[in-house]
Amino acid sequence: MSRTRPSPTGATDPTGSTDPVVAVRDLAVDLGGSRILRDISLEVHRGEFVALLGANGSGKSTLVRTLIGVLPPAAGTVRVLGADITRRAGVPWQRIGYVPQRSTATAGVPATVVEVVRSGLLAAGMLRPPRDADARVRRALERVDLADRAHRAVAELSGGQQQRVLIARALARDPEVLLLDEPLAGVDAANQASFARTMAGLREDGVTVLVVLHETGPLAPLISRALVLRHGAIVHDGEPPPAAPGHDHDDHDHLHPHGDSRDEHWAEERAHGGDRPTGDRSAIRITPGGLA
Ligand SMILES: Nc1ncnc2c1ncn2[C@@H]1O[C@H](COP(=O)(O)OP(=O)(O)OP(=O)(O)O)[C@@H](O)[C@H]1O
Repeated sequence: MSRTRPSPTGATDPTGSTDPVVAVRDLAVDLGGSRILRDISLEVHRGEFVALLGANGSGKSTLVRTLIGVLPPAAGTVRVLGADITRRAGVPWQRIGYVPQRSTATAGVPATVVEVVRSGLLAAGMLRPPRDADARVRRALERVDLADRAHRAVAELSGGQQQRVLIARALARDPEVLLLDEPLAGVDAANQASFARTMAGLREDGVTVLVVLHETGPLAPLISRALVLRHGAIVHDGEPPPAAPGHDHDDHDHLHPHGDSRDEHWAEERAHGGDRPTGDRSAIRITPGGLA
């Protein structure tokens, strides 16, 4: 099943290419002897902001981990920024940012914020960070509103702040494509609002974003396209779900349990061919200053 679509912006990469940033063809992935992803074909173009939705266990993380070369395809091809992701040597890793799920990445890390962010600059095969490392780290921390915590131990920060440190680590590379796995999970309203501001800035800069979400929450106005997975296959590729009223309010705590979110219900409805729930996307706007 091919899902080819033109670039929404006609934007080119620094080499002048209009090739898709992500191009997946007939992908299958097996884990533990079971087929987890099947018949996945999709293209993501420069500047798109794509939400990857679906119920628990539908294969969202597996797809993202395949896109960054952690999991090998059982069938099909995966190209990111023009490179075959399975041929590790040829992949431009420094142009790809990845933010893993927080719980698996920061537990027990005895390092300062600066050290963690700086580690994002160590590309494969490189022992030393680039010359402008300090400036990049500073810029990345400013982008996630953590410049004032630079020399604190990561373990002393709140969960939501630790998540923002991981985002800064990915942003220190100035990536052209950023993949994030459930960045909103368990994050309070203030940290979600900060995260949404960071993402709005990236979208304005034309960074291509693919983000795994259980609910779109404060990111709803930024999302240009939704992919919905069900049992390892794409069952919807197109219009994102409507913004849920109340998710743009600072006092909304966003701590819905997994499997019970509004967008997950919407994703399930799409999978079954049901109608969209009503909602007013026009209630939230992107303004030059961020979210309104
Ligand atoms: N290492 C593994 N071995 C066997 N099965 C696995 C492995 N990792 C994941 N799975 C299975 O693959 C399926 C997809 O898991 P995945 O984590 O990609 O789903 P998900 O959509 O990201 O779920 P969640 O929303 O709960 O994070 C699940 O059924 C899971 O149990």
